Amino acid sequence: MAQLAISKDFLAEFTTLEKPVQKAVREAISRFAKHTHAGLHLEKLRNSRDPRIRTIRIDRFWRGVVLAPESGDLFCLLRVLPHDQAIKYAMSRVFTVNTVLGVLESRDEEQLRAVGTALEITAEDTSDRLFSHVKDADLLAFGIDDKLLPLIRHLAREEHLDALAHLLPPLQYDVLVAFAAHMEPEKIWDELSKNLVDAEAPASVDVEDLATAIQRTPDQVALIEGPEELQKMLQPPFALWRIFLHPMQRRIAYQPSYPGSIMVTGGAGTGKTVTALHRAAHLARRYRHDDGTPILVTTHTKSLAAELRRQLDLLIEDPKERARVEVVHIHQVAMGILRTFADGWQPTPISRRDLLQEMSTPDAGPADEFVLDEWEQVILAQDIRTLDVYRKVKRRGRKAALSPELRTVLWGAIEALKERLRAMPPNGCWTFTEIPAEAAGALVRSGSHPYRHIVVDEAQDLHPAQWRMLRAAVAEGPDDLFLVGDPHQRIWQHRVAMRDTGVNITGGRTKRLTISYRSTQEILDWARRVLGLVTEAELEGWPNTLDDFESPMHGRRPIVRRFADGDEEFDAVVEQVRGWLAAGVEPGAIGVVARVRYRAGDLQKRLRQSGIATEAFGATGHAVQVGTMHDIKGLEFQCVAVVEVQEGMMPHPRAVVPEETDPAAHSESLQRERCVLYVACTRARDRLHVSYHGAPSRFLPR
Ligand SMILES: Nc1ncnc2c1ncn2[C@@H]1O[C@H](COP(=O)(O)OP(=O)(O)OP(=O)(O)O)[C@@H](O)[C@H]1O
Repeated sequence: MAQLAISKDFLAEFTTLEKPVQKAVREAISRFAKHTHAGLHLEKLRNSRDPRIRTIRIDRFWRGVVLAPESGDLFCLLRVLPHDQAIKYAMSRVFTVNTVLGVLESRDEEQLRAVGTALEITAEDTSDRLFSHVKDADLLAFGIDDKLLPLIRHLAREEHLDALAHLLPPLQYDVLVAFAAHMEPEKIWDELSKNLVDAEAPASVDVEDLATAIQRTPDQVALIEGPEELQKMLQPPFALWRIFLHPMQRRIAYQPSYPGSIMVTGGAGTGKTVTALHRAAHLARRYRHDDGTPILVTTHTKSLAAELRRQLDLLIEDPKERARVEVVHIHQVAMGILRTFADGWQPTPISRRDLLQEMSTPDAGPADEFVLDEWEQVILAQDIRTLDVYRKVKRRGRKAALSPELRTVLWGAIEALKERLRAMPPNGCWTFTEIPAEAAGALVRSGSHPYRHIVVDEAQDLHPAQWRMLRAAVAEGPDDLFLVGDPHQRIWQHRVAMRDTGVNITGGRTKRLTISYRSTQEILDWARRVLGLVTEAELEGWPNTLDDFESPMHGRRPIVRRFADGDEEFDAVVEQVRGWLAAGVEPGAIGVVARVRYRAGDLQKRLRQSGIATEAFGATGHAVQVGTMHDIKGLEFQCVAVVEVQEGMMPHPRAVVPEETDPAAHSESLQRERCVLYVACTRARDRLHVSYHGAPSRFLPR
């Protein structure tokens, strides 16, 4: 039985083809899949560098390129390209199995030869050699192909190695960079192992066994079960993330079992959500329990949960497996728990804004944001239930001392506020932070665990009461909680120290993703500077995801522009959006962001008046999308314009705790505002346009 494989490049190219060409590709594949044994329809090229390369005719203009070993029965679809490009690619490529790491590699032999000749000439002028300190045996022991040794021995300087960056197989290039930097062998192995599915190099490698090599290269090539599965993959919606996982993502998502909770962190766009979804799929597939206790996938907001649901529907095809997973946002989790474990009680929630309005009536007492913060971020966060405890407790995350007397006054004010809330018609109100606290209490009292496993996306945005609720909702044990998050993208919550979450992720229970799949390196470099320096103490036990995270994609540096006033700035945004549209960017791939809702509304109006169709984030996807920096979380766009990044707007005064109120809370709230801007900027894949009028925000890199 023939085996089929598909490369990421092939699928990526296929998705961009026009519909009739896609149809022709599907037909060609199905013709060829029916006759694979005879190798029918595959054309051999004379003098190709790799004798196993074939092409397949799609139509007069398009060709597929296939890797088809002489013996064995594996056929790997590599590319789909216009005729001449396909032939050029097919003639010049060589596919090999890395002799030590066992992964499938390819290189452009023709270009390597050309560059090699040039390097040889350069090397004649100098006796310096970049790798004179390394023996051949050591290079070979790290998987360097012996055929590449002559070329490598000619390299005199690091720039020469840089010139080979896109010509050498990536892992071999990484090894050479590490040797050039005089890295210790163990350190080199550590770096390499991040890119291996099995964490360690295989005991032996069969360089003829392409199928095994493909399994070790899941970010580039995937084995497909058969022609039907392949045809299904070639139907929209195409989602590369469903099929091609980075080895690290795969290793984390598909580890058969973890002894307890796991926290996966990574910078913006490193595939945390993708990894969480695959983990949920894995848990659903290997579900072996008779009682039907569901698996929960949850996140902070309703819109993010809806997106997770949509993606999980794509990933888990078997309806029986899909039915095992419940995807709801965290508030709905709390309401569900209360329905079941508090006699059907469904509290009416009240938003912070409504609460502040309610408090600002004349008889509300010391009704201000400080009281609310104290209630939510100290009392509910630390689960303080009596005045006695509150009078003595250390208020975590706060620096300014509060005397026991003042605490008594505050406690009284909060109790009075609670009473007023409970008296609100028709059945009283509860805050969004009280509700999970109630749910956690109900669970603890019942001793029940309504979920078998819990997967959490955007875990950094959970309040301690929500952490407690989730902790109580699943029995402690193997695969209880799988959490993904990034402390630098905390935009809703105050900082929560890892030790206060009740979740044990110590002792190797944190995993790190380090390759950004979304933004270019230029955007990441710039956005990282928005965050400024973050100290270990500020991270409170969360791993620092800013170290050691990069993108393989490159592009233009972000543009930062200053304007005299808001009108001029909005005009420039209109021009920028027009420019992107004229360059062929789809309207739905453009995002325009403001810090606050009313300015997002003004922007939307201005764009519309200029004849540009707009809509809110996450609507149909057919018009330019406009919204706030909080709304854009979880989305991504080819081009993003971030508007009004000026003092007075960013940081937004209402979001910042005054320094005199509490210096620790003040600096934390400022950092949260930095995160809000960082999140908005890292939604851009290729282009980022940032603008302001007046004084530039202190967060803008200089
Ligand atoms: N292995 C992969 N192959 C192809 N695309 C991928 C892969 N992993 C992630 N992506 C894509 O990269 C983008 C970012 O992924 P994802 O949203 O999972 O990252 P994230 O770490 O959760 O991001 P953030 O924290 O910034 O919200 C998405 O478009 C996703 O489809």
